[in-house]
Amino acid sequence: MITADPILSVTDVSKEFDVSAPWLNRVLERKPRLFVKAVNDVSFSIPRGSCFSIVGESGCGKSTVARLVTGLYATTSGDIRFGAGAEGRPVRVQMIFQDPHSSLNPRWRVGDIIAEPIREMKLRAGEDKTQERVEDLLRTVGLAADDARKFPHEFSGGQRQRISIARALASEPELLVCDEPTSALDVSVQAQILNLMRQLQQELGLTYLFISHDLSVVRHMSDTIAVMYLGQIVEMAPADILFSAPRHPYSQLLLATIPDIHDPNRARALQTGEPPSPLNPPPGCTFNPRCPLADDRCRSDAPLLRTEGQSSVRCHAVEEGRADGTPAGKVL
Ligand SMILES: Nc1ncnc2c1ncn2[C@@H]1O[C@H](COP(=O)(O)OP(=O)(O)OP(=O)(O)O)[C@@H](O)[C@H]1O
Repeated sequence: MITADPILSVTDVSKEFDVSAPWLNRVLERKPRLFVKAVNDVSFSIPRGSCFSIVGESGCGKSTVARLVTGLYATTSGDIRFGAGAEGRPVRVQMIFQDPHSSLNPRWRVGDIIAEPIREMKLRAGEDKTQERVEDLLRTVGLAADDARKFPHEFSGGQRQRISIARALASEPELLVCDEPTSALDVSVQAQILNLMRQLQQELGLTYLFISHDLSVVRHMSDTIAVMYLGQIVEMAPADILFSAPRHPYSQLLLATIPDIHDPNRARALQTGEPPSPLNPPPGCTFNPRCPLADDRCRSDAPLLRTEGQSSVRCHAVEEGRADGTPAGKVL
């Protein structure tokens, strides 16, 4: 059940990485220090029990947001707060990664991989109870209790992702941060894992922060979708609204590049233009070099994220009423 109380509130969060050359080279070659603004003033909140997804091309800052939320990175500025109220309260957060092969210790039996957080957090009293819990978790993710004795290499990619999910669930999280959890899998296996994740969300009342470069993956998972471009959220809306009436030209481009089984050439024809480098973003709206609606204002002034009804959009053309009705096929 989705409740109004947010499990996570991210406010004006930015993250810069120092990508300067080593100090001595900089001095000798008179090079300035260089910073990449991977995440630029991002704000969103996730109601408990819902799925919030972030989509965008490689390099837009999605994974950095996931790592900031899980505490793997510290923010450069802004605030990340768990739970409701001014103080917030501890929320158990777990992360599921893209590649289950590298996130599971190959030398450990699956039972020990899943039992580790249970033992570490002393969530069950006694080894018998821990084993029982491991077997329950394996069954919960669609594997057999006997699988506890096997090693990760004895499983397929999809099964390994099920093991990662069981391991993540072992510490009884409330919020699961899923960074491209199905991107390494075949399309049919992808659908099975997404179905499992949806089912688990309902049964266990989980909240998801779901990261993907592929809008079609998040379509049936998400309550709300944020589209990111070069470190910023450019559109944020309930999933059904984003799919039926995307407003930002970049959201329209992403939607148009979802492969169409009736017209397989369409996606390829539209996939022109590369995102600019976050090391040297263009002035004005960062999407302007790829945008068919860009005018002089877009090339000089950065647009703000403006909220209207249930959606927020960062675009001068939308604000000025120049974007409405732009057919997705016209974008690049
Ligand atoms: N540890 C780091 N040090 C320096 N730059 C980084 C670091 N992590 C990310 N970046 C840079 O920050 C930007 C955003 O990267 P991020 O990995 O968050 O994007 P992404 O949308 O998740 O892409 P991908 O799907 O390829 O991981 C990129 O330009 C990337 O090169």
